[in-house]
Amino acid sequence: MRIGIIGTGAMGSVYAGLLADAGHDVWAVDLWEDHIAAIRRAGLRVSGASGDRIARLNATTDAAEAGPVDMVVIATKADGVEAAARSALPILTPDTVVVTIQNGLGSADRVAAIVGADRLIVGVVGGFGASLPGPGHVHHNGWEFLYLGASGEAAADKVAPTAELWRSGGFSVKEHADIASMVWEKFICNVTFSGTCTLTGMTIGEVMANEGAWSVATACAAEALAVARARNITLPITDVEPFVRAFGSRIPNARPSMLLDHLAGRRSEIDVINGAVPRVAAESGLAAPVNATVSALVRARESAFD
Ligand SMILES: NC(=O)C1=CN([C@@H]2O[C@H](COP(=O)(O)OP(=O)(O)OC[C@H]3O[C@@H](n4cnc5c(N)ncnc54)[C@H](OP(=O)(O)O)[C@@H]3O)[C@@H](O)[C@H]2O)C=CC1
Ligand SMILES: CC(C)(CO)C(=O)C(=O)O
Repeated sequence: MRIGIIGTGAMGSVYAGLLADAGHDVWAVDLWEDHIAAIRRAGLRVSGASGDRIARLNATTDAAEAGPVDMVVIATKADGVEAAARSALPILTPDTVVVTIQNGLGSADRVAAIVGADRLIVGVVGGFGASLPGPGHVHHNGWEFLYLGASGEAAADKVAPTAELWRSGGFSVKEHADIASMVWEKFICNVTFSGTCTLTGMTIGEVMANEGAWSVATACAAEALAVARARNITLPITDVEPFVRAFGSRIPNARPSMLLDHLAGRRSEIDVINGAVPRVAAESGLAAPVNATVSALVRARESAFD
């Protein structure tokens, strides 16, 4: 299959490298010129949980260069999805499936408005802990799951073939019929760890082992779960603490991408993760003071980045 990955940062590079290694004709598209030049020159090194390999693939800073593709994957951060979706328009055919994979709330709606809900599959990934040690090299600590679900009824028949395509790259894929449940299950995990790890500088395991940090993290999670319940979102969670502890226990050494952004002096996805909780809570007449405080503090640190 011909595949365009728009945003080949940490996660997009894992997708691009493993799908290319499975024999697909993959185009990596990113704004980071040194990374693209390195992939063109020497291939993309993917190291970590999936092994250590050099994948050979095409790379460009201009999506249009890829030509028509069967699948586009939008793998930017949340604030980049609209520009990425617009840049993909020239390479879409009537049959192209678009998969958008971001943490937090709201990205899928913004992508659907540009490419159309009838071709859009929403993805949620967990347990990867991916980062870029340098241009042309991605490392990932795990590759636990990729959930896929149709953004609208019309895309429902595209989920199974898209899942098969990802499985060919070795990804562990689960097809979901209820995307609200799928997105919120991961959202609650991010809300638990993203803000707390970022403010403390701790790994996921260190937050779980620290009484004070864990009390803040689980209070963030409890607020998000209360909002999900108020919105009648079905979740496989009875007790929030054991649920988020089980998630964190699988990747204790990981630093959430929000913390990695802070360490690199980049603005994070705080507005769509902890910052989204008070916003959606208010729609249901609820308050989320712990997430409001955590996100205010994260934003305060980010104000020094400009
Ligand atoms: N890293 C991880 O382990 C995990 C990440 N996630 C989620 O996955 C998503 C992606 O995260 P991650 O891979 O870490 O992010 P990165 O910041 O590492 O990668 C995003 C890349 O997209 C590029 N980009 C932005 N806009 C465009 C555009 N219009 N066209 C082409 N490229 C563009 C960025 O370039 P530039 O930097 O120049 O803007 C950057 O290289 C996020 O929502 C994150 O929360 C989920 C699970 C785990
Ligand atoms: C919580 C974690 C580490 C799990 O994949 C993640 O989603 C992130 O890095 O943003």
